[in-house]
Amino acid sequence: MAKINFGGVVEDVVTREEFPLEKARQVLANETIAVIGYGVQGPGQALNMKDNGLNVIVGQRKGKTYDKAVADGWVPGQTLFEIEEALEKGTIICYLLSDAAQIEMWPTVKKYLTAGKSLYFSHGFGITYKEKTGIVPPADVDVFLAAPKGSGTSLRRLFVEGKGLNSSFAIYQDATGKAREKCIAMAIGVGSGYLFETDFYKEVTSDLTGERGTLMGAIQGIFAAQYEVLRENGHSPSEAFNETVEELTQSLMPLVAENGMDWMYANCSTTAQRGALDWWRPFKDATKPVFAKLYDSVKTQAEAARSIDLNSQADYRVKLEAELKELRESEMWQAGAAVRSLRPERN
Ligand SMILES: NC(=O)C1=CN([C@@H]2O[C@H](COP(=O)(O)OP(=O)(O)OC[C@H]3O[C@@H](n4cnc5c(N)ncnc54)[C@H](O)[C@@H]3O)[C@@H](O)[C@H]2O)C=CC1
Ligand SMILES: CC(=O)[C@](C)(O)C(=O)O
Ligand SMILES: [Mg+2]
Ligand SMILES: [Mg+2]
Repeated sequence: MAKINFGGVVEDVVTREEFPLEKARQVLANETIAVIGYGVQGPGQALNMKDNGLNVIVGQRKGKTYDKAVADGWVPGQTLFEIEEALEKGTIICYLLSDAAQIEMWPTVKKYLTAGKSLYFSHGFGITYKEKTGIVPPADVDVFLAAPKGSGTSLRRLFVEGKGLNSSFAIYQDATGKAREKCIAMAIGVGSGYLFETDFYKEVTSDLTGERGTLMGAIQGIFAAQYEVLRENGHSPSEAFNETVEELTQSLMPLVAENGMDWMYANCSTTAQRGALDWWRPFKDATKPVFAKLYDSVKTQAEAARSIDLNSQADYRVKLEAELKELRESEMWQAGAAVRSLRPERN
């Protein structure tokens, strides 16, 4: 474990230096890794593990997603199976169905979790909220998670570019005495850059907060707020969109990713630096109460309950798509589509 100073707090981090891919291959050499679910994380993790030389099969119910797996090169009857056949063959079961679907499928999955097998998650949801999900693994299996801190789509794209996302990892149950090394090996195998340790509760509560907050929900909220104020004051859609989203994603956020917020500021005008340094605190003061309310809703399990209730409904995808369509068809994101079409690389 490398000791890394995170702003004055020293944390243990697993890097690929002390746990190289070859070691992961050795640890997993006798495993059949069954990726159950080929939605977003499934493809990214399964393809990366296959390219990393691990023995991977996919379990996916028939339909559009199954067809996608075939198109990705998984071979029916050889590396692609219906879910129960994959569960039978797998020695490490990667439970990558949607969190709501994991509840419905659990009685089936549990039947195939025989002694010594491993149950792998990429989210602490199912285990942490076991009173709601019913997901209680048998005592004689290993249970652990590796949670890529990003979309499965990015996990695969970065892997193909020779890069990787960071992942958290956690051990919930170690029946064999080898859960930790298998978990870390899996995290390296799916394409993680470095690993930070957590537990199932902290993973799910931080993740539910992040996706409702700065990673997805709050971002849309502040984009919409600024866009509307600019439009209400007579700015054109293109000017409002460029000043709210396009400049951030194309110019400034990549600078933050490269070398931090102060460096991005320093690469802007002194006029902008003065203003940003004057205004970030009022925005923090205005939004911190909302983040506190969000975290409370996560902590009281209200967010988990809402997610389970709504995403367990038969038409959950139809309803999600209807709300995504509303976003897509909003003036701001319609203006965005036009701006994206004008990007120089598109010509
Ligand atoms: N989407 C992402 O990039 C990330 C997801 N995760 C976690 O990874 C796990 C998988 O997430 P996603 O790939 O987003 O899942 P998803 O929502 O894309 O669903 C995965 C698969 O579940 C299948 N499925 C849905 N309902 C089913 C049912 N009733 N019976 C059988 N199969 C069903 C679908 O066919 C789909 O292929 C979840 O625990 C999630 O929290 C973690 C990090 C990022
Ligand atoms: C991509 C990711 O990490 C999320 C936002 O937590 C998720 O997709 O659940
Ligand atoms: Mg996440
Ligand atoms: Mg999440």
